[in-house]
Amino acid sequence: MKICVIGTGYVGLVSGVCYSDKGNQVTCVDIDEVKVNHLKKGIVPIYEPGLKELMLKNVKEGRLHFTSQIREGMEGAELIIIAVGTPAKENGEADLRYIKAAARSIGENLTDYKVIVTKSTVPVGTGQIIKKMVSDTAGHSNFDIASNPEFLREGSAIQDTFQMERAILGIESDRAEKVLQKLHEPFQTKIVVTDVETAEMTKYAANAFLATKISFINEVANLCEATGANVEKVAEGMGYDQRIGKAFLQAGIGYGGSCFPKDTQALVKMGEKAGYRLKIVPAVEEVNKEQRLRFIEKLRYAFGNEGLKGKKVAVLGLAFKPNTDDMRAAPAVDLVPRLEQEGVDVVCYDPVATEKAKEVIKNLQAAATLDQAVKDADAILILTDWQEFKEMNVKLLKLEMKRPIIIDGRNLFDPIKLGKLGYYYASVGRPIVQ
Ligand SMILES: NC(=O)C1=CN([C@@H]2O[C@H](COP(=O)(O)OP(=O)(O)OC[C@H]3O[C@@H](n4cnc5c(N)ncnc54)[C@H](O)[C@@H]3O)[C@@H](O)[C@H]2O)C=CC1
Ligand SMILES: O=C(O)[C@H]1O[C@H](OP(=O)(O)OP(=O)(O)OC[C@H]2O[C@@H](n3ccc(=O)[nH]c3=O)[C@H](O)[C@@H]2O)[C@H](O)[C@@H](O)[C@@H]1O
Repeated sequence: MKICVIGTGYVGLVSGVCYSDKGNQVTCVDIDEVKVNHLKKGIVPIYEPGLKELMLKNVKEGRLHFTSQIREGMEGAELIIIAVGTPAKENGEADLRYIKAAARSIGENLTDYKVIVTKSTVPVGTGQIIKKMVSDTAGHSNFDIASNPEFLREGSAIQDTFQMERAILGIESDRAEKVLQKLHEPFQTKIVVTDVETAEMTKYAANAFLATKISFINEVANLCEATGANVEKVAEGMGYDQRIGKAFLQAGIGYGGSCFPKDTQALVKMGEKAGYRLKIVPAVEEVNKEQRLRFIEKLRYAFGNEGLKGKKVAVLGLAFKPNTDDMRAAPAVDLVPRLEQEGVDVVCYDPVATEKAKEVIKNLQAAATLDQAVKDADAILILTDWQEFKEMNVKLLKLEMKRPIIIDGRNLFDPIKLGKLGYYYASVGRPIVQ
């Protein structure tokens, strides 16, 4: 099948690469010419394991193309996939300006029948907005709209696509369903066929539910800290119950990233607009915001009367999660400037996200290696669960530091072991050892 993908962010690029790998002819279109030129030269703008290799393979074998000209991408395509960004507006609502611009340019170039499917996460009703804009601009309705929300995770995007657990096909016609069924055939996944509005809602409900699981376990963790229980064991004990499940019960510094924070906000706004006030999701957001700030208090507590001013703190991890360089809504974006305001000398280290972090954190002091970051540090603050941090030799590390204090936002270590090594170790939902 010939496919045109609009937008080469995470979703557009990963989908384009994976669909081409399944034998389709794919052209990815982006208005960002610099990005397109880079992609044409084989330069991938994001860090995502396995993506570059797979992209180069499909380009070489002639199935994957890049262009900044939508007309070129749409020519002969049976399916158009909209995968542009839907960031949050100032008030939390989803900003549909890129969606609308894409719909307009599709309309301007629509000469023959196509299925126009939205993969971007969009509020219920957006499919109908797209339909109207395309037909108004094209002057005809020789097309079908559809919704096929994306569920990939950054850091494991390729695997998540090839082994997708389900596909939601929100359709309005048999013809569109046929095209989307054909697209998903090689993935051998569970298919849920529904209307466009239900498909749009399913994506927000899934993300909000996952965010709820995280905030729920973080609240339990905070209660564990106040009562002396251990959240890791609580989560394990809960997780064996298949109705609850083990996934997404890892207590930590709270969720970040390009989607949970913006999608929970957008869902609340969707409720307001529809005249239904959501109650759980705002609480999930509140817990998440507070969770980050607790780590400043944990540091303050570790230094007692001495206070934070003048202390050197090594922040380990900038990206919002491992195996990505995405800095969108990463805890570090909030915490590094706040610590600096308190007079802390903050030195950061991340295996891949430093360059992107410099774009969003002013005057970021970045070390080139983990060793450099922790040298003479009064404390370490762990924000991302990179493998490199899990494998740190804490015994040797202690010799490099000025003081053996670790505040761990990801529960990477066994408190008993760190206590025995002479550390002050405060993690999440587990007793402090010293
Ligand atoms: N990042 C992720 O892991 C996931 C994202 N999503 C959703 O997918 C959508 C896209 O997300 P990302 O890929 O992260 O977005 P992004 O913001 O990283 O990339 C969007 C791309 O679209 C391009 N673009 C904007 N307007 C355009 C137009 N009119 N024509 C052509 N290109 C245009 C931009 O230049 C940019 O390269 C969002 O709605 C997001 O919520 C869904 C699942 C996972
Ligand atoms: O809509 C999206 O963009 C995507 O959002 C998330 O994917 P992603 O944000 O890439 O990463 P996750 O693995 O879900 O992690 C999100 C955040 O939650 C945190 N998290 C995750 C799991 C957990 O148990 N505890 C926890 O704190 C992570 O550290 C991270 O900050 C969803 O998992 C994807 O299904 C969805 O497609």
